[in-house]
Amino acid sequence: MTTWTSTDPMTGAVLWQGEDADVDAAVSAARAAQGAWALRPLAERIAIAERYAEVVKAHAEEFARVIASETGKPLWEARTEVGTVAAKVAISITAQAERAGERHGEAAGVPQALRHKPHGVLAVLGPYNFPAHLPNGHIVPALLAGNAVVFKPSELTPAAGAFMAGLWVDAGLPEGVLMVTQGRADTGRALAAHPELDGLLFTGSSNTGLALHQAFAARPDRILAIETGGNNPLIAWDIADAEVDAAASLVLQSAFLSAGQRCTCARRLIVGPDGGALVDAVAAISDRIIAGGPFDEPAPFMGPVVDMNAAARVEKAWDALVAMGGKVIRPLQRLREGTPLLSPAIIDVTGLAVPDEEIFGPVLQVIRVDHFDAAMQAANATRFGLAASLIGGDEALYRRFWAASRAGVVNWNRPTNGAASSAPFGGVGISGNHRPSAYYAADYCAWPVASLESPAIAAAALTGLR
Ligand SMILES: NC(=O)c1ccc[n+]([C@@H]2O[C@H](COP(=O)([O-])OP(=O)(O)OC[C@H]3O[C@@H](n4cnc5c(N)ncnc54)[C@H](O)[C@@H]3O)[C@@H](O)[C@H]2O)c1
Ligand SMILES: O=CCC[C@H](NC(=O)CCC(=O)O)C(=O)O
Repeated sequence: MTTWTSTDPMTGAVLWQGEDADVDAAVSAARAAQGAWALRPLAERIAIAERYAEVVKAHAEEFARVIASETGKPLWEARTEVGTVAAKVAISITAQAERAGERHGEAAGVPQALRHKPHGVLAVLGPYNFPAHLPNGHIVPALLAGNAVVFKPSELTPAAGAFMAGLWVDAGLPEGVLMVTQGRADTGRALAAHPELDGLLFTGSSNTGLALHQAFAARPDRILAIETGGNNPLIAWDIADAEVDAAASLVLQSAFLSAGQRCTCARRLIVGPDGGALVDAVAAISDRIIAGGPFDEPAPFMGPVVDMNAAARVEKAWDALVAMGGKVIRPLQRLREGTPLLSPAIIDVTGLAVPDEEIFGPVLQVIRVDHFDAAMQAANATRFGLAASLIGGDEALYRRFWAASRAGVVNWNRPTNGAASSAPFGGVGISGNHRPSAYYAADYCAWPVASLESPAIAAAALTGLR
C-alpha cells in the first residue's frame, strides 16, 4: 500500500497522511453493527444525532479551521459550512418524520400501516468542495433511518472527513455504525463494487456519477443516489439602471463564491441587447474581489481552487475558450506563484459553440442574445440541469422562466447558489439521478413497507367459488 497525503493548497503543508483503508474490513464492521443500530428505538437514534449537533457546535472553530486549511476556502465560509453541518440534524429529523415516518389509515375497512425500513449498509462518497456539509447531508439521514454507513471522504479532504466522523464518536455513536474508509478513486470503486453493500449515496462530478451508475446497472436491488455538477445559466433581463449594481452583486455571488467551486455556481450569464451595462458592472465589481488564503486579513471573498491540478484544469478550459475566439473581459490569472489562487475571469462567448462542460472554478461565460426566447434556449442548451436563476423581469417573465427551465433549483432575483437544506436539492439531466438530497434525503435512506393489518382473522370475501 502506498502512503498519500493531503496538503494545504496555499502553503503546501501536509495536513493528513495515510494509506488506503481496507474496504472489506470497513463494510464487515458496518454490517456487524447495523442490525443492533436499526433495532434501537428511533428516539435513541435521534438523541445521538442531536448530541452530535451539540458536539459539532462545541468544536466549531477547530472544525472550521480544518476545513479552511484543507480546501483553501475562507475561514468565514468554513464557519458557515460547520453551521450547516450542525443545522442539518434538526432538518433531517423533521424530514424523516414527514417523508419516512409511520402513518396509519384504513383501506376498504382494513387498518393500513405505512412504515419504513433502512437499507442496511450504505456507502457515502463525498466531494472536496464541501468536505463536511455534503457527506453529512447523506450521513445524518442515513443513520437516523437505521443504516450503518461506510464513508469515503474525498482524497483531497481526508482530514475534514476524519474530523467529522470523530465528532460522531464523541456523540456516542456505537462502534461500527459509521466507518471511515480513506482512499482515492480506487477505494471508491472497490466500495461501489462490494457485494455486501446495500446502496451508495454520492456527491461529486458527473463523470464519476456516470461511472457509478454504470457500476450499479446490473444491481437494481441496491439504492444509488447521485448528486453531481452543473453548467448553470443565469439570465439577466430588463434590469433598470437603478438596479444594475444590485444585479451585478447577485451575478458575482453566483459565479465566484467559493472560487466557483460550488455545483450551483453560475457558469453562463445570458443577457439581452440592453445587458451591456450589467456586464460592465459585473466586471467592475469583480475587480474588487479579494482573493487570498483562508486566514488572510482582510478576509478574502474567495480562496484558491483546491489544488494545482484543479487550477490547471480550469486554465486548460479557459485557454480553449480563448482559442475558440472568446473575447476576454477579465483574464484568468494565477495570483500567487506556486499556488492555485486564481483571479475571477469573465469571457464573452456569444455565437461560439463552447463545450457543454462544468468549469469548476472562477470562470464566467457571457452570452448575448436578442430576445427572451433565445435566452431561454441558451439557458437550456446543456446536458446538465442543476440550478438556474432569472435576475430582473416581472412576475409574468419569471413564470415563463420557471416553466421553461430544466433545473432542480430555479430562482428569481437570487443567486444560483446558496440553496436551503430545508428544501429538496438535486438536478435533472446529468446533474443527478432523480434522487434529490437535503430535505428529500430521507426518501432514499429507507424503503417504504405498506401493511394491511387485521388484529383478528376474518374470512375473505371470495367471488366465484362453487
Ligand atoms: N450536486 C451536488 O450536490 C454537488 C455538490 C458538491 C459538488 N458537486 C460536484 O462535485 C464535483 C467536485 O467534487 P470532486 O472533484 O471531489 O468529485 P469527484 O467525482 O472527482 O470525487 C467525488 C468522490 O468520488 C470518488 N471517486 C472518484 N472516481 C470514482 C470512481 N470511478 N468510482 C467511485 N468513486 C470515485 C472520489 O474519490 C471522491 O470521494 C463538481 O463536479 C461539483 O459540481 C455536486
Ligand atoms: O456544491 C454544491 C452544493 C452547493 C450548495 N447547495 C447546498 O448546500 C444544498 C443544500 C443541502 O445539500 O443541504 C449551494 O447551493 O450553494
